[in-house]
Amino acid sequence: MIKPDGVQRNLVGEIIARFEKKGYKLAALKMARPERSHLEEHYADLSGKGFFAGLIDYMASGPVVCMVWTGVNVVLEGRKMLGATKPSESAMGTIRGDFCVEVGRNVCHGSDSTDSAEHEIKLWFPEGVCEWDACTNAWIYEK
Ligand SMILES: Nc1ncnc2c1ncn2[C@@H]1O[C@H](COP(=O)(O)OP(=O)(O)OP(=O)(O)O)[C@@H](O)[C@H]1O
Repeated sequence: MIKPDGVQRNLVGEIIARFEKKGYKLAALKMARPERSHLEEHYADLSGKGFFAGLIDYMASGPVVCMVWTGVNVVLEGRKMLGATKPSESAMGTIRGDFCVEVGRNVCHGSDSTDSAEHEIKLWFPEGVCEWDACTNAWIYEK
């Protein structure tokens, strides 16, 4: 997901391009202005944290761009592409390392496991995702 700061800072194309160029396949994409209750459900595991209210304010401050990307090891590798949660610890070359400064404005979210990806896909795309065959597959995967 591209968070409100990523949208406002015109990073949507840059972030999508990184995933496309890596070789992952886009399965769903939409811009959304979620209700606070939806964001509270998304971040339910952080509800006990002191920064929770600020996190929900931040996430509700503008539209987000939600995406589903598919590919071998996409959850693990996608998190590497995002970089560490705190931009001060994110390697240069990662999205957060290259484009942000503070943890509370870290421009993107990525599911941290396949289980949480499945849960989050249901939460953000109840209508389902798009099944399609990419003609580039044979150039990205051996078989
Ligand atoms: N100390 C903090 N102060 C302010 N915001 C924070 C802090 N820690 C985390 N956050 C915010 O909460 C989000 C979720 O934190 P979490 O620990 O789940 O990290 P993450 O899984 O890397 O992030 P995300 O779920 O956004 O991909 C962070 O991306 C960040 O926007």
